[in-house]
Amino acid sequence: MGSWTRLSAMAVGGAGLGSWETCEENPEPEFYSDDVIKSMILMMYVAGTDTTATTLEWAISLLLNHPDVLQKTLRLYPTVPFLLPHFSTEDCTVGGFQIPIGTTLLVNAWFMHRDPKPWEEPTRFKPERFEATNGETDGFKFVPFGIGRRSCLGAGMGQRIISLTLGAPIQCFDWEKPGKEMVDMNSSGGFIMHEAKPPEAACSPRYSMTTVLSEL
Ligand code: HEM
Repeated sequence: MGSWTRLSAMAVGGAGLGSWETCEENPEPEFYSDDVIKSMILMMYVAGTDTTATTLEWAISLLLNHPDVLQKTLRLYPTVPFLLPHFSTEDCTVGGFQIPIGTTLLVNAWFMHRDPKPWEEPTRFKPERFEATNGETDGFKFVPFGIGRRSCLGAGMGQRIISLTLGAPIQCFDWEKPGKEMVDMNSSGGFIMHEAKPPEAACSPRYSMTTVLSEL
């Protein structure tokens, strides 16, 4: 495979900022104008907040529909379904296809995660699938954070935020759907895949946690 560069930071900053490797490519301080610094900070916020919050939203909905299970969200609902656009900086071959220089390539992670060839019963919510892999990428079939040198640099942080943010409310409260209907799991279109209708939930403090909660 040839070398790739990222388009998104250029779109964000409008300053021709390629991405994080810019620091190595441009060690001169003059390169770091206010626009370049602002676009780098903005990129961290854009990449790090909506992705994590949206994954949490999907996980909470799955928990409400399946109170006994807690995983699988990133396979069924990858929040960046086409990853980020990649751009070929030289002629190369991807999966047997000849890609000319200057081509924009999108990776359909949503489809890969529901492809019946590598996944048995792809749409079934079966968290035990990941027991053997310890939640890792399992080759190239599970790529919610992309893969390789341009994959998500906040993957570890994102997963820790999700575990912590989900863990505390689950430990302290009992959760249930307000009615009998299943939570609507339809998604909106868009670069970040949100839920079409945000979930509603009712919670009450667990008896064993009332002392802890009353001291907060
Ligand atoms: C659940 C949360 C998150 C998800 C699902 C997610 C997903 C992704 C995906 C799919 C990509 C593109 C990979 C590719 O195209 O190959 C990406 C890139 C990136 N992510 Fe995340 N992300 C998350 C959290 C975060 C956090 C917390 C940060 C920073 C604190 C972050 C920073 C970045 C950056 C800077 C890039 C661009 C990397 C590059 O261009 O080399 N992400 N993320």
